[in-house]
Amino acid sequence: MSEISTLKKPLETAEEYVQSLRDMKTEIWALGEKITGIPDHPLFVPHVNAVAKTYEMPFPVKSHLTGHTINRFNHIHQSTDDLVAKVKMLRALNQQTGCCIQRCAGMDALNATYIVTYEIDQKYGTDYHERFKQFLVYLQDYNLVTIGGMTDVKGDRSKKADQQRDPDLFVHVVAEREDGIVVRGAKAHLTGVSGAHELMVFPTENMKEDAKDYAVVFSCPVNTPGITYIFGRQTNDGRKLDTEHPIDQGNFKYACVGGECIAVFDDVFIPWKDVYMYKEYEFAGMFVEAFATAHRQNYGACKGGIADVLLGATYGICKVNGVERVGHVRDKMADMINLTETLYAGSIACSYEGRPTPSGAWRADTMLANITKHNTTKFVYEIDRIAHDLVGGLLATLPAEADLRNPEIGPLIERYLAGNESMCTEDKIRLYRLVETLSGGTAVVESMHGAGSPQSQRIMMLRDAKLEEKLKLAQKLVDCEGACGGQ
Ligand SMILES: Cc1cc2nc3c(=O)[nH]c(=O)nc-3n(C[C@H](O)[C@H](O)[C@H](O)COP(=O)(O)OP(=O)(O)OC[C@H]3O[C@@H](n4cnc5c(N)ncnc54)[C@H](O)[C@@H]3O)c2cc1C
Repeated sequence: MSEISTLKKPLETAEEYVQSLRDMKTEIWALGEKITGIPDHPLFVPHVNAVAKTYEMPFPVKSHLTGHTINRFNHIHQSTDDLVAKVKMLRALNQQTGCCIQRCAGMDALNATYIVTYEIDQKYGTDYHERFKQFLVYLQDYNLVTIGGMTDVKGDRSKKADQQRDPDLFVHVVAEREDGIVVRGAKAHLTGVSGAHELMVFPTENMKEDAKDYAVVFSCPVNTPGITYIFGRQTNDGRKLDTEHPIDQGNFKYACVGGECIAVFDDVFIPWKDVYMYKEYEFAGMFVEAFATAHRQNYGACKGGIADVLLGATYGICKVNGVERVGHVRDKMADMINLTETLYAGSIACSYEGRPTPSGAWRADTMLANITKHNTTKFVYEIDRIAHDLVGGLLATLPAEADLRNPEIGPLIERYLAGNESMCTEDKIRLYRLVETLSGGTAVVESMHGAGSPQSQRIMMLRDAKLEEKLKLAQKLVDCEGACGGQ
């Protein structure tokens, strides 16, 4: 596999991790500028901090390939215990950061690639699986961060990859060389570029033979020449640039969501050693399903962790406002708990119902993983709605930190926005801003579309629900077959 030239030794600490990003010099366009020095730029520092948490608070596990102790984000699940440990890790990390941890799409892409390369090799006698294992061991031993690029920009959604007006709206191979392939196109919504070393790219939909040039899976260092990253605007991201007034950002240490980019591939060369599927179009659908199942498994845990923080902040505001013991407030907090724990129960359940694949890697139960993600598209909105109800209108009308710091009007804010003695005004304001960022625009949309829109889960639910078998169950109970003679 292609090694990152600036990386001289395995990363052990969060400081070494951040330095490794500095050394890579990845560039990202944001707010009309090409930004270098990503890990030290205020737009990206909080996102990098969130990933750095996975180095400060590692969840070690033994690699099944080498026996070395590795970070669980680079692990291939070997049992239901591993699947359960995965979601417990996500909840714990999201509780600590209140932010998308940005490594799960990469972890899920690694597991999906492991599963599918094994199957392709079985059919075609190719060596994708061995190739991929070399890459995996490199990631594991150097303790690197990988992100996952699945979602193409897609253009006209009613058309498949090879039917688009512009052939580059899905990433595809435009040239084959002796030493590798050349890819072109664009991926959307790519989480975690600012904190990543490596990128896995894979198809977004199942494919037929005509689309075989789009059936490609590969890895590359994020700073590979020819890739242009364009950062998405987030709700209130201008506040990140006001570094003297961090409170206004809400979650100023760790940001909100992962920080997403469009990644444009302008004839990017990928050596064969980094290619794990090429033209085996009939495996694109298997890849999508393996990745989607693994990714949907996560949502009750990661969003559960964030909901824990939101509940805590909401409770704190209710306390300082003196309403935390009021009946309807307790009822609504109980609803927040119920929704959060139901989400988490889904992640736990699909993990315990996981099964081994022919590759030896374990994957979560597809139906329950889809249910988990589908619940997330609704429950997070409801949890946020209750939080907005309980904290009151100050959530929308709170003055800026600059006003709080102003010697003339600051004391007015201190006095007139004070609650009871359980908290000072400034701390109350900090919690309000946290609620704002955890439950505001960008963060909520991730619950809807991250890991696929709700319809994509409904399609899988209906496919796997075995409706005809369920009809038979019903008919058997009421003797339908006997009564009609099967006609
Ligand atoms: C915060 C965030 C982080 C993300 N991170 C990543 C990431 O790291 N990596 C990654 O690969 N992706 C990532 N995604 C992308 C995510 O998987 C997609 O947003 C999701 O799959 C929906 O795709 P879309 O945004 O193109 O919306 P669309 O597909 O355009 O969906 C919009 C609506 O159109 C409907 N629709 C679309 N196509 C059809 C069709 N053919 N027939 C009928 N209805 C259709 C959908 O069901 C939906 O209701 C992220 C998204 C968000 C919001």
